[in-house]
Amino acid sequence: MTRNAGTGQGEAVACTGLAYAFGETNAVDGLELSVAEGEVFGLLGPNGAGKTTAIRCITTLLPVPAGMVSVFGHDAARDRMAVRRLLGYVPQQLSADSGLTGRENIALFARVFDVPRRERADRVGQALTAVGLTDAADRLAGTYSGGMVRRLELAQALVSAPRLLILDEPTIGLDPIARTGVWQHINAVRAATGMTVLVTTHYMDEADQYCDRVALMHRGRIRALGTPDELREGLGERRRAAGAAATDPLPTLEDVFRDVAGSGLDDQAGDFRDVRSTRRTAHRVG
Ligand SMILES: Nc1ncnc2c1ncn2[C@@H]1O[C@H](COP(=O)(O)OP(=O)(O)OP(=O)(O)O)[C@@H](O)[C@H]1O
Repeated sequence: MTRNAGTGQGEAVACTGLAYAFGETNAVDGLELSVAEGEVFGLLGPNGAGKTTAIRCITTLLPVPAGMVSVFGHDAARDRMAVRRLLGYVPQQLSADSGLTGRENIALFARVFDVPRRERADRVGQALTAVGLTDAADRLAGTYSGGMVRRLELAQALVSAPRLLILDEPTIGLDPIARTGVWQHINAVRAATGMTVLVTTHYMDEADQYCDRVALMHRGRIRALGTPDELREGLGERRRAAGAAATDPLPTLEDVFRDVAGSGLDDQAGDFRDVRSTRRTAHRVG
């Protein structure tokens, strides 16, 4: 476990009044978000909360029709290339080519992200080492396990040495050992480089264990924000004020989110570990 909140000085990501609609659906609805340089920040929430849409605005893959997004002080609407140069992005969808080797996949990203030609081979080798894929580097990605594919995608995002790594559901559908492996590699790179990490996840236990701060997003907005301990203790206090026994166990993060989102959580999304997640991954690595 690594917890080094805000080891840098500045703000890595700032969203102010960010709004994005698909037709009548307000996917992101006045989002206020501030991620400190050097922290691991978890954006949590049920299916349809607006996490992916917000992430796509931050990565400049979607425009910013209302409000403002900045990444290390660069306006995502006006200075898209400056923002793109600073970040690595691991999307939910498959981004590795099964017909290329691991090394070739990473080399492709090195070219796309303009890593200088003379540095490419070294940087690809470093990225393979960082995710523990050196031995499998020259095998086709199509032969990799789900966990290896995810680590390959992580290496693709790391090859440009980003200051900000954005991961959309990095461990979805993986078994617990593979999930731990992905996080160990993320944390090792972060410890070595001071990179900021913004991650979306449905897994409350991961958010609790690996994130310095978490925000619960529901219906396009942040509904709760703090360290996992602060959020749990806050709900514990509210429950005690409402008559719960002091000896009651501390609430879980999932309790906090059910408390914040209320009944709408069940209506809209079922459980946090919605089956849809697993299906997406089956498609992704299949
Ligand atoms: N391309 C699209 N066209 C129309 N509606 C969309 C599109 N993408 C997302 N939406 C809608 O916008 C809302 C927010 O979706 P988004 O994918 O951002 O949520 P999310 O929190 O990332 O959910 P998930 O955990 O399922 O990925 C949802 O109501 C979704 O149906």
